[in-house]
Amino acid sequence: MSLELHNVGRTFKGKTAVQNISFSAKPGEIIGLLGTSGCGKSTILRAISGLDTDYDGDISINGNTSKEIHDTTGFIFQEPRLLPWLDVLENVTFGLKGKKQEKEVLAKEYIESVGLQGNEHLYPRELSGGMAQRVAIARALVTSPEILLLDEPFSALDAFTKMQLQDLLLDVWKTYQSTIVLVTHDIDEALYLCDRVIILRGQPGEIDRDILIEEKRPRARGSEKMAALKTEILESLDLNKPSSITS
Ligand SMILES: Nc1ncnc2c1ncn2[C@@H]1O[C@H](COP(=O)(O)OP(=O)(O)OP(=O)(O)O)[C@@H](O)[C@H]1O
Repeated sequence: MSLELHNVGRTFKGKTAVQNISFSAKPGEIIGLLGTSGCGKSTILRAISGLDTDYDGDISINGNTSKEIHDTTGFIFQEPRLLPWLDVLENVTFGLKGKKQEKEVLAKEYIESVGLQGNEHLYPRELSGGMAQRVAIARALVTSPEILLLDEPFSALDAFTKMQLQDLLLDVWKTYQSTIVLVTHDIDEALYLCDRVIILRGQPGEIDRDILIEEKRPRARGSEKMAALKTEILESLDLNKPSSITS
């Protein structure tokens, strides 16, 4: 499903948070939004999802520019936001319409696709952070969203679990072919996962650069090419300077 933002801006109580945001995503493309804290990344995701409709400009999802919650989008947050009184299966079926048995068959397919088969009847308190985030991914995917919006989905996880879930995301993306917009602070993550990385800067946040990552997947983490792109991104964020702190 295609996505297009044209001159999107958002002002909160007279203060502009983001402005002049224009970019498009082709069906199945993975777009990264990268930028320092407060430049408006989450604000843009909320506008795309329709959770926030008070933005300026146009957002078109497959040609539809209406400002409403889009059921063609799925959202994954930094924390899993599972319902503690429901088990894994019930968390994934929650919000689905239809007969109980059909919902459960569908949910089990997605629970399996995130590697949690056999854990359907565990409660959120019985899950590790990585398992809980896998449930959140299954819950977002079960509605077959054509656009998946991820807001720093792996930033609360340890380094190993983070890498596992990045690979899992690529696996499910290959299977379900959603268009993905990923907000992240992690340059390595953006370079590993994305087809394009959009760099936002300033307050109000604006697009500074739109970098195409042409490297074929699977990508080698930390390859020379990736290191060169990382340096380029750090420089464009003014973060590649020697520290001025002396010992
Ligand atoms: N509901 C709101 N009411 C008022 N101001 C808001 C609201 N939501 C966001 N803002 C402001 O908009 C700006 C951008 O916030 P946003 O959360 O989108 O940034 P971000 O780039 O996602 O930040 P971070 O990387 O720290 O999560 C900030 O100055 C923030 O204070």
